[in-house]
Amino acid sequence: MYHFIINPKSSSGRGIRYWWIVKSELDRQQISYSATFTKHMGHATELTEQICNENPGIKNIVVLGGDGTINEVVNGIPNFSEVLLGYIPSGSSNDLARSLGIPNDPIKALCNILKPSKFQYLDIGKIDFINMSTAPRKFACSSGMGYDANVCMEVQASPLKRRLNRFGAGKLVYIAIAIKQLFFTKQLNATVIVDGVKKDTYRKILLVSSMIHKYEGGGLRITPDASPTDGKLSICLVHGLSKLRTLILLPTIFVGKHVKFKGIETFHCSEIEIIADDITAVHTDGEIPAVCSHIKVQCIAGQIRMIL
Ligand SMILES: Nc1ncnc2c1ncn2[C@@H]1O[C@H](COP(=O)(O)OP(=O)(O)OP(=O)(O)O)[C@@H](O)[C@H]1O
Repeated sequence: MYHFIINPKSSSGRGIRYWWIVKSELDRQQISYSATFTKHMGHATELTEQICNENPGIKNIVVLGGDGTINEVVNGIPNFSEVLLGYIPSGSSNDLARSLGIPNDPIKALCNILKPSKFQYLDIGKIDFINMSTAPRKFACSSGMGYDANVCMEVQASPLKRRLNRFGAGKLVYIAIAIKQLFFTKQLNATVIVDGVKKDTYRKILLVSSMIHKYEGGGLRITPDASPTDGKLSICLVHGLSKLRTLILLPTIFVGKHVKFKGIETFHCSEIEIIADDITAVHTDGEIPAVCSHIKVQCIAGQIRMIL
């Protein structure tokens, strides 16, 4: 029995279109399944909790949606050892699918789930918002503080993205907002503590991304050497760069070459704490759970058992 959680609105309606394709194949193969549509933000978390509570033993949960829906599902799993997670990407960014090599074609993705070639235990991240009432949040792919989170926040609010997504051109909005936010994001000073030891106090931080996988923002290779099975976060810390220099370096992120330049540090760790001198947005898998100044991010090794 497969429990499908579907975000019909992912990528401006691609979710529902993909579901009809997947459903007809499931029916054709006479596969036993349940299917529930998400209706609002946070609903995928509630549905996951419900599926896990109502079905004893191992559950096959299949997510059809974008990275945001995967994030909500990961935050609803009470006991990872009882869940096998399948994924059919239908979002606009699909960074998790890109990193794992999950096909964009819904039928191919479904066939992989029905006849898995392998299962893999993947790390997840967990973020605590210090001195805030916001509950800790898990993430499957990426989290970030500063610039990347500001881009996510503005993209989410953009009605233009929803319209352009229908023509497969939502990425244009990302690029436009990414350039705009380079000039609007306030650079912060922050103390960074890595695995319990103070690394440094940095001036003019643009962003600190804590990554499980390589990609965020729809294919930006933020941490090219990230591995979801090494039990570590891959960090990208950008600091002390002028806006013009950052603009010039921005295209190099698409191929992961930005890491060679001064002012862009990448490293691995189990835990990172960032204490900034002002509040800024924080994202987890492209969604914004908080605007704050002090976070602690951890890697929890080998949590999700993913069908690949
Ligand atoms: N029925 C719904 N109507 C509106 N919003 C919804 C609905 N169901 C879920 N959502 C919200 O949509 C958000 C984004 O969805 P999702 O990440 O699946 O797609 P996306 O943003 O197009 O893809 P990506 O994250 O890969 O860019 C989720 O965080 C969720 O809260």
